[in-house]
Amino acid sequence: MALLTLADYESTAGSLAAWPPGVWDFLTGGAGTESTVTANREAFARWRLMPRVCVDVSVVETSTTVLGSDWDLPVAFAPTALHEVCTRDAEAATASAATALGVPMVVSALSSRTIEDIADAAPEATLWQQVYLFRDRKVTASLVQRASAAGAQAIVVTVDVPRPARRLRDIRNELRFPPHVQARNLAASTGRAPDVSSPSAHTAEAMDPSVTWEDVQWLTELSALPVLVKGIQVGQDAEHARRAGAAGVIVSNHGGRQLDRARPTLDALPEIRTAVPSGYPVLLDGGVRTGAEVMIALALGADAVLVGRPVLHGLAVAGKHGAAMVLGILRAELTDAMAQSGHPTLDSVDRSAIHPAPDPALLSADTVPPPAPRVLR
Ligand SMILES: Cc1cc2nc3c(=O)[nH]c(=O)nc-3n(C[C@H](O)[C@H](O)[C@H](O)COP(=O)(O)O)c2cc1C
Ligand SMILES: CCCCCCC(=O)C(=O)O
Repeated sequence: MALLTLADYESTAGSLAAWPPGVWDFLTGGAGTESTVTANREAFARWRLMPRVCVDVSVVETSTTVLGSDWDLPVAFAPTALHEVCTRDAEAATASAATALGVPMVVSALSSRTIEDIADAAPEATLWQQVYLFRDRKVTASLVQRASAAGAQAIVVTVDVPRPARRLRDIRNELRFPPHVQARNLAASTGRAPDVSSPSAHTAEAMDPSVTWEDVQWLTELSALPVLVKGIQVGQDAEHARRAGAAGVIVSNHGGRQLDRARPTLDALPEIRTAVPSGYPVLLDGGVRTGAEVMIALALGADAVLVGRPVLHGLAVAGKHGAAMVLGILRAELTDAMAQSGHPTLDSVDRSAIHPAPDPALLSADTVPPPAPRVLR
């Protein structure tokens, strides 16, 4: 079967026989009932595009500029841990794919390769380094310093992991990663290989539940690199991040993997966009799976989006080629959606480009109001 959509890649990746026990569930799953994983996707279904016609779309330009750097698409690779579980070349493969598509890759603090090895493998890649405010701040500072030396162009600090989430699939599966899967990037900053065989145990040990905006401010002053705060879900927190010195925010609920019942990121986006000054970078992740959905996120105020799980599906199906194909599909879909809706460039994609879809609940037969009772005279 031809793989034409990100959903095709997901189903093909899910049917691979090579997954170690529990690992597919780890990639796919979320916290608690996984209501937020589902809600992130459903939020996109509540919007429709408003096509304009008789606009010259003979040339469609998907490029954009974020934090002063040019991207070929308004899409980046979200930070996701341990790409070694998907493909032998791990993050070296991902960085090659990002380079081929002209988009940035956010390297996880828990990547299976060091930032130095990733930069060596893909010298043209635009790399951002994701960090946590670990209990041991020296580890955070070391990751920032090494990323800067390796040529990373920004730091992303993830602030939505105060403690391990209740990921029921992982608990039921008693998830343990195989021993060859290692968080080498982190190990290079701690000086010893952290035990990541149990994600939950590692998170409890390493993450600091006492993080406040003062710690974020400390991070923004640590290096000359711009810092984006990932995990922002309400407008006031976006403003806190900006005041702490962040160069931008990423609207994210960690792909529904931390707080079950958190609202979908797309629903949070307009509030966050209006809480910060115009021109302040606002990125979004969570559930983006088609080019039309990239447009919807941009219309609601995002400067760009990030994709998480689909990149892992591409890596698992066909290594670096698979990750590049996933992004290539998003590029083809976005180009088509822009052309079909009369938007030759991304500048014109604003709130007028979309329309709320009718609420399916209001259309269902059960909810059609009964006729008014006849008045008997
Ligand atoms: C397997 C997996 C590992 C992840 N690891 C990290 C991580 O190391 N750091 C981080 O900030 N976010 C991590 N995330 C969250 C992603 O960066 C992103 O917020 C989320 O995947 C976006 O949703 P999507 O998968 O629906 O695109 C991870 C997500 C998944 C699925
Ligand atoms: C300790 C290795 C697993 C990291 C878990 C990362 C993850 O699942 C997430 O951030 O989500």
